[in-house]
Amino acid sequence: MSIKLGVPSKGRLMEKTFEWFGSRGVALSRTGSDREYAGAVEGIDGVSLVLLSAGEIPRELAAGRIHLGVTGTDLIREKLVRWDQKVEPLAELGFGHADLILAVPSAWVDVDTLDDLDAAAAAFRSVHGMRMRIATKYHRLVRDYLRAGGVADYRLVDSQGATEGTVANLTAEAVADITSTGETLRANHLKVLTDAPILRSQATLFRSRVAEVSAQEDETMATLCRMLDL
Ligand SMILES: Nc1ncnc2c1ncn2[C@@H]1O[C@H](COP(=O)(O)OP(=O)(O)OP(=O)(O)O)[C@@H](O)[C@H]1O
Ligand SMILES: O=P(O)(O)OC[C@H]1O[C@H](OP(=O)(O)OP(=O)(O)O)[C@H](O)[C@@H]1O
Repeated sequence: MSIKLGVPSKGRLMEKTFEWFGSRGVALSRTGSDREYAGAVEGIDGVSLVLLSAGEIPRELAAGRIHLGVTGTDLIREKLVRWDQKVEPLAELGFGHADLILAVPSAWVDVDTLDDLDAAAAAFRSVHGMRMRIATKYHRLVRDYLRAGGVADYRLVDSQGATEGTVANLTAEAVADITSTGETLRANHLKVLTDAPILRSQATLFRSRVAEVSAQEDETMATLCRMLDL
């Protein structure tokens, strides 16, 4: 059997992950046609590549179906309850930086901080007779953050993509989403609250704490960790 390494199957996250491993002597590649999700590992024996959606890597690590996985810290913390009991971060990879933030319409001139948002939420409820809606796919992280910040008068609306568009579409009053350049927020006339972000995320290599490892796999893992300077 081999050590299973889960890596994002497409886009910049996949390319940068391949570069990161490649520069350490572990060559990862996709094999077959452009659309076939098969991969190869060269430079070390006993490691197999599993190409997965970045969003599924946390669950695969927590189920022990892969031994190692690269994904964003945001996805690990959102998708795994008590994440630190299930996975161990081995290395921050220095790319895929993004902040999980709360943003409101730029036209809300009185709202710049979480305290302002709390006041606006209470006012919104008394004027509109319903709770202010915050669109996000990060339900757990946003709830925990707002609870800690003392904001209670809101309702989360699920948005799995194009979240910044929900305000113009009148399905939410505010959003909580990942941003890196801030361009998507600006283009959608939204501004970030000035408080610290909900989470600063980057691509990280995680080890499953639950995946079973044979003696031979344990040796392979040690060799791999040496090659990766871990
Ligand atoms: N604009 C961005 N800049 C940098 N990193 C980003 C950006 N948007 C998302 N990310 C990061 O990339 C990772 C993957 O995000 P995403 O949610 O798009 O993956 P996914 O759910 O696997 O996508 P898909 O379902 O399309 O395969 C996350 O950790 C996220 O923080
Ligand atoms: O700050 P920026 O550099 O503008 O990047 C932020 C955008 O990138 C991500 O979206 P993605 O492209 O992954 O699509 P999604 O909306 O489907 O999640 C994120 O959800 C933001 O929408």
